[in-house]
Amino acid sequence: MKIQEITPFVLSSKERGSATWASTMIVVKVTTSDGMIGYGEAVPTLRVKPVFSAIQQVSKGYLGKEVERVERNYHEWYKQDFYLSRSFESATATSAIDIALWDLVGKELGAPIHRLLGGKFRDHVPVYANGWYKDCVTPEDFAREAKNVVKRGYRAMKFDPFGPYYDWIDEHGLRQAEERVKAVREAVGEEVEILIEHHGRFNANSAIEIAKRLEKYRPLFAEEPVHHEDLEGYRKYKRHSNLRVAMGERLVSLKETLVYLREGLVDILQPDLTNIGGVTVARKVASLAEAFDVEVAFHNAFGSIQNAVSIQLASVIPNLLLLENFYDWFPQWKRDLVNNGTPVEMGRVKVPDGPGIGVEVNERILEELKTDPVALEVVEEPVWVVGGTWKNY
Ligand SMILES: O=C(O)C(=O)C[C@H](O)[C@H](O)CO
Ligand SMILES: [Mg+2]
Repeated sequence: MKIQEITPFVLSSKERGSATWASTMIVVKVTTSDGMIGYGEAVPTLRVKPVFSAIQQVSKGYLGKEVERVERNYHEWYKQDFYLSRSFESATATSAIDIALWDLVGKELGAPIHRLLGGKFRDHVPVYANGWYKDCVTPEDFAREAKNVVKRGYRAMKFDPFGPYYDWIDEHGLRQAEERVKAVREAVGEEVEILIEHHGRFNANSAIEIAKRLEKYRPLFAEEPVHHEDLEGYRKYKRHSNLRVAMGERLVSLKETLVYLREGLVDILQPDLTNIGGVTVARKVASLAEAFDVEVAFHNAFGSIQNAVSIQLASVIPNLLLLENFYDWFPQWKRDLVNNGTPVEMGRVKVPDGPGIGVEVNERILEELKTDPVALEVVEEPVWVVGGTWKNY
């Protein structure tokens, strides 16, 4: 089959997500010469307009190519796009098209992606909750919502307890963060995993101080304790902290990933299929992590197509730790966008056996929700924050 048409869609609705970044989806629809349709998803955040136009440009490198030559198509674009490894927009556009091609190959062969990759290692994928702490500020807020997460059957949850602190955190900020983490630990008990999100925003000295304060609450990992590209900061943090490091959501290639693995800077790798290079590269990255005895917890923070394809790959790799999940905190329209959805039961998701990404996109809702790509306003609370958690500082 040939790639005949590649169409980007920006989806949003009145019902917003738990954060600005979570209130939009960028969907890629690939139509073949045989009339088959495959779907992928790209990263929105503050880049809706540039990603939309990147998809239009990257598509020129894929039109007319054989759908089934997925890896070759990726490398053909890599050859064309001089800056792919330096351009997040190009990386996410390429990733979204790659996911749609895997969806198409699965549909053509009547097989889910997990079968194309050698079969399920697990029938259910364990997940952790994110997005659950919107508008939480006091320790009591966090404890109350954490209890609700456990009531839904989750056995692991992630949250960012640091409010508007950035780069440097003082004693007041440390104490506030500790009170929130303590309240969550006391609310959920000793056997539920708590994961501390730093959103890659502290210098190493502050991140080390945070680790010393939070260690007694036994977090499963410290996510992005320092800035993504701060290799010296990661080296220093690993020398002085006892917490496991999770990172990887901003990686855009296999080679970039090797740097963190080779130096032992990461304990749990969190590649994101919608920017690391789709299924094609995420699979390689997971195998590379396996060689370094590093577990994988795919970053999965955007929409229901990313969620579906991440579940497919998470079901296949032996070194999966957990899959991030916003499903129960999606705006309803994201769940409605895919038929036969992927509900979370008792902290895990049953792996779909439908062809390709395993779920069907509801074309009517796709058409209803599509909107023009616009430049987002920049406000005090950045797009990457779970909404309402920077109040009252
Ligand atoms: O889900 C996570 O781990 C995040 O860090 C969410 C980020 O804020 C989001 O991906 C920013 O685009
Ligand atoms: Mg994160």
